[in-house]
Amino acid sequence: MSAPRAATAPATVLSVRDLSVRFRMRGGRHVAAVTSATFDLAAGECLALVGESGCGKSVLASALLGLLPGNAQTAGTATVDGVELLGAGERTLATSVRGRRVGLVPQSPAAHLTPVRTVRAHLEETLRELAGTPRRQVRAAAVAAAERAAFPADHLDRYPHELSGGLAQRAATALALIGDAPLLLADEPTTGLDRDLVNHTADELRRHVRHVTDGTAGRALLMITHDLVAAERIADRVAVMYAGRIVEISRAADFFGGPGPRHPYARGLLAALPERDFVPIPGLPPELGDLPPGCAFAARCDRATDRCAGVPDFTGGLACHHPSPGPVPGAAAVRGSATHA
Ligand SMILES: Nc1ncnc2c1ncn2[C@@H]1O[C@H](COP(=O)(O)OP(=O)(O)OP(=O)(O)O)[C@@H](O)[C@H]1O
Ligand code: NI
Repeated sequence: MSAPRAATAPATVLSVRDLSVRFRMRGGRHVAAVTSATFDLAAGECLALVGESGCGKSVLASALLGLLPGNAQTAGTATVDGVELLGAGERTLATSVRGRRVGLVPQSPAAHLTPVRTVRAHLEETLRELAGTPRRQVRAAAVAAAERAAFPADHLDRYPHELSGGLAQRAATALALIGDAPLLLADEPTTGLDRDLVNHTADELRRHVRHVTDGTAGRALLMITHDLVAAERIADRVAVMYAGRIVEISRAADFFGGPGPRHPYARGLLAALPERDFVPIPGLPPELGDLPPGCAFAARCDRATDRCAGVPDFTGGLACHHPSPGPVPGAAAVRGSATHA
């Protein structure tokens, strides 16, 4: 069943402008982990952030959570629900950002949970902390919180090591949902899971984004992954990151459908999939501590010319001097109605 089209555009939950993160290293060197990232994310929307290992995805997520290490320098802005995240003090981050405005679905849920405490204890503590649930209601609230993430009530008294990967994921998701944060951030939520569980986890996350219980448009989800199959299953839009920069943001229907992405790197990522051409992109990404001038992908790109000696601007969702032709105007609306039907 397709969702009815909203009469008004859904509210912007996350707004990132020119976000850059550099790490200061010994000897005056620096690592440009994220450079000039700009994107918005609306309620009810899932954006998949994809790209090869080490391209800066997790650093971007850490910046949004205020969890960067001490040697990080940031520039730009990132607001969630009206609160500026960059430069926010630890107190603001602790009392009004983490868990309350940004819920984190962690990369390895089992490691994120405290080994000596049961799932019930985790849920009850988070309920008291984030939701201020009174003591006599906390037991019932924990059961309800577990149910929300399809975590079985008869496993509530288990310890993290007694959970399967899928159940640990659900426990972590239940915790991430407790603060009713408008933005959910999931960093590699499907790593290490088999394909069935990947699909299941993706569908569950999707449900938490779309879930319309009170007439609101739901949450926004930023899902970091290098699993394009999971991204296709869940995302409304796809942002492709290369060497610290977002090089293309497109509608998932365009990215995975007919015209495909326009940036040669994004096209290469898709072509490398075993389900597609199974042809890897030649070469390796550059070191973020030693980026070439100009387009960082030029050395691996079969479309590169002299123009690529200059960094391409990010305009219209694309940063490339020689993109492939875009989708045919007018065809988008037809294709769009078929997504997530
Ligand atoms: N504290 C730090 N000091 C210096 N460099 C760092 C620090 N943390 C991360 N980096 C560097 O920043 C770059 C981006 O790392 P990041 O973890 O964001 O990659 P990623 O895209 O999430 O990769 P993966 O898919 O493997 O998780 C890497 O080159 C990494 O070495
Ligand atoms: Ni990462």
